[in-house]
Amino acid sequence: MPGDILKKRKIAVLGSRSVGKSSLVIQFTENQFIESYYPTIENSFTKSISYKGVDYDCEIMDTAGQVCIRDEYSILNSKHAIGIHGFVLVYSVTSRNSFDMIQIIYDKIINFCGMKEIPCVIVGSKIDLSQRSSRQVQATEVEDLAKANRAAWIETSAKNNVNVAKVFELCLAEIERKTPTKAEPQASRCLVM
Ligand SMILES: Nc1nc2c(ncn2[C@@H]2O[C@H](COP(=O)(O)OP(=O)(O)OP(=O)(O)O)[C@@H](O)[C@H]2O)c(=O)[nH]1
Repeated sequence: MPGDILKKRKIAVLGSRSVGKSSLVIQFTENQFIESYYPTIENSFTKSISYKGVDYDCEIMDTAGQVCIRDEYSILNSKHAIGIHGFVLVYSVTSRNSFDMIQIIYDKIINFCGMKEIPCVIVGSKIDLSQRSSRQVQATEVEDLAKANRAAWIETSAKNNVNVAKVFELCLAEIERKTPTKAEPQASRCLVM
């Protein structure tokens, strides 16, 4: 049915290693939090999300953590950009380095796709740890970063299930907002040459 095709959305979750990308996605799709750390290679999850009365069939791609700022190729490959409707960029509020990576990853996606802007939510994870004076990134900083890149932002705790569903609602909102017409977003505007 053509209507079904229109509602499919593909979301990529990117960010530094160990910031909580898998935990965010697993809390959202499976309602559980895993305390142990298992580095991700690549994982795909599906979930229906109801947003503004419309059901979206979402595929959420959990990626391997980006390791090194100078390693151009560790940051992105075509799988993380082609056919993706929206991006969730995750840093940990307890890690300044992971926050610094966000602009780098954002710029990589923009360059890779040849677009001026992308539907994107910047996520500050692990706020349950920020009480213990281990916060390294303030909310005002991510607010400024999001404003500069015309992105949405939010702080979350996968552990306590705080704002987890909101991340994906915001991402759908960004996808709809940055889609110029009422037609299907052009998810494949990135071309492989
Ligand atoms: N306290 C707390 N710990 C968290 C939270 N989210 C994730 N963690 C922990 O942080 C560690 C890394 O979490 P992952 O979800 O595996 O991180 P990741 O970004 O997917 O890691 P890579 O696969 O290496 O990219 C794990 O030990 C998690 O239990 C959170 O909201 N609060």
